[in-house]
Amino acid sequence: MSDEVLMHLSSNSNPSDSNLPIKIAKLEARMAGKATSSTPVQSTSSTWQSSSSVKFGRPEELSEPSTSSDSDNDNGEEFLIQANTQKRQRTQEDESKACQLSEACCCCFHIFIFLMTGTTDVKVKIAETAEVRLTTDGSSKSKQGRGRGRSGTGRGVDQRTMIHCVFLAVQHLQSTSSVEETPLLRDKVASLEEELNKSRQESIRQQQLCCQLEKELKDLKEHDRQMKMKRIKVLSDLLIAVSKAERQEARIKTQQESMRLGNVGVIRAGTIVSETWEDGQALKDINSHLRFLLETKEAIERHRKTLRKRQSDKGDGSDELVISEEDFLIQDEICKSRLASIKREEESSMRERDRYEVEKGRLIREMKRIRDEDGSRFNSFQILNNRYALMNLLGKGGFSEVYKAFDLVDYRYVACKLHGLNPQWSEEKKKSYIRHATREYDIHKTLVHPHIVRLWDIFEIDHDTFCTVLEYCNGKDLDAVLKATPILPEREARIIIVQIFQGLVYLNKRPQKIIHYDLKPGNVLFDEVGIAKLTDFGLSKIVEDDVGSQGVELTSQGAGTYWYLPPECFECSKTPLISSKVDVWSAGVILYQMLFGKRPFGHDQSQERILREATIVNARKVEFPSRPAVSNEVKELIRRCLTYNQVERPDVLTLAQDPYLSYAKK
Ligand SMILES: Nc1ncnc2c1ncn2[C@@H]1O[C@H](COP(=O)(O)OP(=O)(O)OP(=O)(O)O)[C@@H](O)[C@H]1O
Repeated sequence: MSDEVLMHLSSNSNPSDSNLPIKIAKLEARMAGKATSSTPVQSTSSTWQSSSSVKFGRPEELSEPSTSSDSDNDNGEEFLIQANTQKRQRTQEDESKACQLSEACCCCFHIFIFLMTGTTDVKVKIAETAEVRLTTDGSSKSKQGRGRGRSGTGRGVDQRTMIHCVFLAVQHLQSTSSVEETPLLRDKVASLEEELNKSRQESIRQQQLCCQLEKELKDLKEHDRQMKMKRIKVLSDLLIAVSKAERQEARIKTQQESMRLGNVGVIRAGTIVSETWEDGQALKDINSHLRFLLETKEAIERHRKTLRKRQSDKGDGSDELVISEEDFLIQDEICKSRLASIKREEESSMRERDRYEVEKGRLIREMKRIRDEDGSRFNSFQILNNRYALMNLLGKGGFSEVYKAFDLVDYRYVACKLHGLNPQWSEEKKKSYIRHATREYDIHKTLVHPHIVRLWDIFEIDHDTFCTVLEYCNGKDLDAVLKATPILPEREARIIIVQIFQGLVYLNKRPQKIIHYDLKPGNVLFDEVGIAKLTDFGLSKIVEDDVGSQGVELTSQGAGTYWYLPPECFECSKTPLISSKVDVWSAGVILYQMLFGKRPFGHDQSQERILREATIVNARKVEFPSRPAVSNEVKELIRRCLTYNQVERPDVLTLAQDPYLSYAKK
């Protein structure tokens, strides 16, 4: 089939051809015996358009076209119109068929070219041809579509049209392929088949390779898993060995220390058994030496008295033991010198005894720790959550045990805080505890700052126990530091309070400010290089934005450690409103304690007595001891922190501006 033919068919079949009505009109006129020249195109068109409203005669009359040429005859005209209309319908049907055929041919041609050349724009043409057909013949397709209950202009028609075109094209190809085309096509098919075979083989090869790789991957994963298990085993064995050695060393040391410093003894009084402390040899020795010095001192004082008496009696001559003035002076000087020497010895022994007392305190804490460790259900080096290898107990709090542990995933030491719910507790109490701990976790997990202990993880161990995983702080806590050395040099105290305030500033610059509420030396930890970090957010309060400067309601009144809490926390008449100024007061107490070795208010009082005697409620003014001498700047800072009236006391951000807390060069 030539292009020309196709073009011809295509152009003839185009229903949008504007000359078509004229051609039809001419044809109709000729058939009706009318001169084409005398019939305006427009009038023919309007007659055709109004044909539906025309009254028709009998059907047999309709089939008999009139031969009359009289254009003025109405009946004849009616028949003429009917005949023309029927003809036009037939012509339209013919045109439509021609159109379809033309499109099919067009499609066939494009598909044929595509098959022969593989040119993609021809493929596009096929699609376009189908598309044109769809749009030009849209109404009839639409009707067909509706007849089948589907949208006539949808994709389905498009595809159906395409398939139809391809079908026609193939039919056409089958019918029109010339003898010369067949070998060409056969070659093409053969080469395509060859390619297909090759592709199939390649696909099989790739599949085999894929299987092989999958197997290798599986083996590698298994190997990796085994290696990981081995690594964990080796690592945990090592950790256990180290922990065991540390435990043994700690127990041996404690035994030796307790010989020197003392031990816990048991006293029975009837059926009541109580524990008491018995000093060790070193303390006994130092105490007896101090007693000896005291006795010596008293003896010397007695001797001096006698000398004075003998010297004063010399006038009456009654006593033979009267001494001369010079002898008296010499003897007295000997006594004074001896007393001074005893005093020095006494002071040194007292210092030594204080040191022993500190060591004794440490020993008692260590003994308690060992006892807690021995009694703990987590003391057998368990691996928690397949990740945290427990080592030794660091300490025990009110409701928790803190273990040093090793994180087998991130390869670092951590502190695992095991929160145990007492099985005897009521469900209500358990719920309250979990709520409290969850709150602490929710607050703490968002805090990322060098002066705040990080909270890494939380997980449940069993129904009554869960664990929080904290950054491990290798150093002591400030409480232990102050027990070992109750007074710190001002320089050391300053750098600690600066770090505490840096942590507090961070808590107060967040979108949701946080009041720590439980700042005390035990909640300031040190890492191995001595960086101070705040911990324990169990009593913390979140300050919502809308509370403004008034503060938040203190709903947990009674909690906390009273030495470190400001007067507003003891307000009884109404629910106190608190703010970050609570932490400012606590920081002031800590700073005072570091400098003077005691707390400014109620140092020797128990918690219960502080409450009963309203010690803090009456803590209106802070007094400074004369020794050790400290700078006026630090005294002023403490005064500001311990401002009695909450309204007048500066908040964290204001106080952090104090020049004493800045190391920037002026
Ligand atoms: N992140 C940590 N790194 C190292 N030691 C820690 C860490 N957290 C706590 N400890 C130590 O574990 C011990 C117990 O801590 P915990 O917070 O349970 O006790 P507490 O604060 O004395 O008690 P409570 O929480 O009931 O007030 C303390 O000696 C503390 O120094």
